[in-house]
Amino acid sequence: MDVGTPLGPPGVAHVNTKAIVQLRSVGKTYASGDNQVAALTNVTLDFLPGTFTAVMGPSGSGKSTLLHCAGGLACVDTGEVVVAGTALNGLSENALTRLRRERIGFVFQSFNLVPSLTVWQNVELPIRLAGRRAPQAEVTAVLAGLGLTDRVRHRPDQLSGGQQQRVAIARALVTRPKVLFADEPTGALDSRASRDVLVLLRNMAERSGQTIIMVTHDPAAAAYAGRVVFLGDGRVVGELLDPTPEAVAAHLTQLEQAPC
Ligand SMILES: Nc1ncnc2c1ncn2[C@@H]1O[C@H](COP(=O)(O)OP(=O)(O)OP(=O)(O)O)[C@@H](O)[C@H]1O
Repeated sequence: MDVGTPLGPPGVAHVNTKAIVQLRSVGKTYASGDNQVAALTNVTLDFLPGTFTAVMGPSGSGKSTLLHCAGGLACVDTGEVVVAGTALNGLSENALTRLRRERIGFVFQSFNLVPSLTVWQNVELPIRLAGRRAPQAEVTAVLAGLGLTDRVRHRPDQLSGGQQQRVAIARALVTRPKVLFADEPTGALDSRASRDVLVLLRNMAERSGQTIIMVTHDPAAAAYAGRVVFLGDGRVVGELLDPTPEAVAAHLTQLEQAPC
């Protein structure tokens, strides 16, 4: 069985200045009643342009927090996040919003489409929200790339789950972001629609040089990525390159059985 290529000792990530997303010694703590929950502790990771990375780990291990901190949706308490050469620490809310709008795309498990708008209108929405007129050719191209040309006048409730997720991806891509963050993008899809979305994400990284960072619980989904980063208790506890579903599942099982 091919168990993938393990990288270095757990928790030790090397520094790469070409990275499009960099996390340096990131820590994030939440207040929970009288207690503090350390959601991320000393996380150092690099994500290179044109790579597709899956983030995995047991429930509560900090996956969504990592995505939110790396995507500027949440502030870190300690350490630093740099996206496309811009350090997020200390950016004003306006500058952060602009950076998210221009450099970053987000896709979530719940597609978050606007039900009253057509496919076309949903996809052009981020450009309109930025106060610009959506270039017709741009919207046409991104919809064609996602196989949605014959659905442009449909509303979300007239589409399958897989089609709705493709619209959400088209909407995230229309601004040509450097990085796409996807939180469980296939969580609500059946296996065939999941495969279509995952192949699409992989192709986007390989052919368009987009950087994709995806949280998933599913070893089969993670195996579409070129690299899997494992979190445990808010720390990086391992990585695999060229993962197979079996290698990912074995790694996860190990993590879940690890003594505390
Ligand atoms: N807003 C919040 N307030 C308090 N604690 C939080 C908050 N968000 C997350 N946490 C806690 O931080 C830790 C990490 O949560 P996070 O959602 O990042 O984990 P996860 O790995 O994405 O979990 P899951 O796989 O269940 O979605 C958990 O202990 C969680 O309870």
